[in-house]
Amino acid sequence: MPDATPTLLIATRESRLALWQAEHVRDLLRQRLGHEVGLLGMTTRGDQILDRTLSKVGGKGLFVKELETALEEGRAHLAVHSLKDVPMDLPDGFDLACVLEREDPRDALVSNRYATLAELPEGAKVGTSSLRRVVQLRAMRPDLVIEPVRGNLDTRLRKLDEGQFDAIVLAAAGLKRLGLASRIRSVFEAGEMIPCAGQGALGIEVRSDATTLRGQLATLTHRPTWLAVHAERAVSRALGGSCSMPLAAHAIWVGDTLRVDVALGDPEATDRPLLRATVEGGVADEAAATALGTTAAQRLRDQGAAGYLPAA
Ligand SMILES: NCc1[nH]cc(CCC(=O)O)c1CC(=O)O
Repeated sequence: MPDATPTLLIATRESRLALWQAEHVRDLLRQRLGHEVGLLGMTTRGDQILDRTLSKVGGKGLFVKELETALEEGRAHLAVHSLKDVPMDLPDGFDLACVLEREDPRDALVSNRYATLAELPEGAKVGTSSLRRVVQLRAMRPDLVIEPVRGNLDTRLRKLDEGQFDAIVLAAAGLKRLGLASRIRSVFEAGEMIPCAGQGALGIEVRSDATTLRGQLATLTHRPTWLAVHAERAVSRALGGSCSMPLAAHAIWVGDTLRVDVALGDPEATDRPLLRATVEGGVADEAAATALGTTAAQRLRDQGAAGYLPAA
């Protein structure tokens, strides 16, 4: 007898974090929408080159393309992503159907010897491959020696434990999701080390023509997170950005007002100041969120952002 409930398949990367996220969405779809759900694990180009300099091979969408192909070919129905790895503009035929309530968006300091950034001795070696973290760390502690650390979360922690670094900086959300919160020695306040657009949020992508599924997923969206990430992503879009740029954009609700903090640095030129701006406003819909993000980007342009960006 044919199965009456169609099984939904989730395309996911196979890192421990990606699988956690896909399983989390699978459980939600079962509980809240009553679906039968399975996972389709995949390797993306981003996973294959994790050991190399992602930002130098053009990071845009490296972790999502294969998943989109699976949707296109009907091998899966939805793809779950860390929103910060999702390009600002999805290819034609795909939509972000849902954004779940954000986990802690902040960055965390992980170290076996030092509890805070301030405690790190002069010239300490800090691992991060994010240009956004590099420029903000340098603004706070120009003496630190910042070096790349690649690989998935477990690999990075192993490199720290082997003594290759005095500390590393990672997203708190990923550590918490994997039950590694005890590794966090301190978190950076979001106004001090501004997170990347979409950090800590999960996005669900579907084919634009999957109208029924889109409607169902939309009911799972956490509206305050949805509006905040629209503002953040508008900042990146306005500056031609991806998560591989030295650009930070974080939106936070202060009562009924959305506050957007942004920063842009130049990782090559240490003599250039970190540019920062904050804008805030009432935001009732996506258009208003996008407009607020675009204004924040303009504040950076007013301070000379163009000189910091690679020539288009
Ligand atoms: N760029 C990699 C990446 N993509 C998503 C997360 C985990 C946290 C999140 O969902 O923002 C991480 C790890 C990190 O930046 O430390």
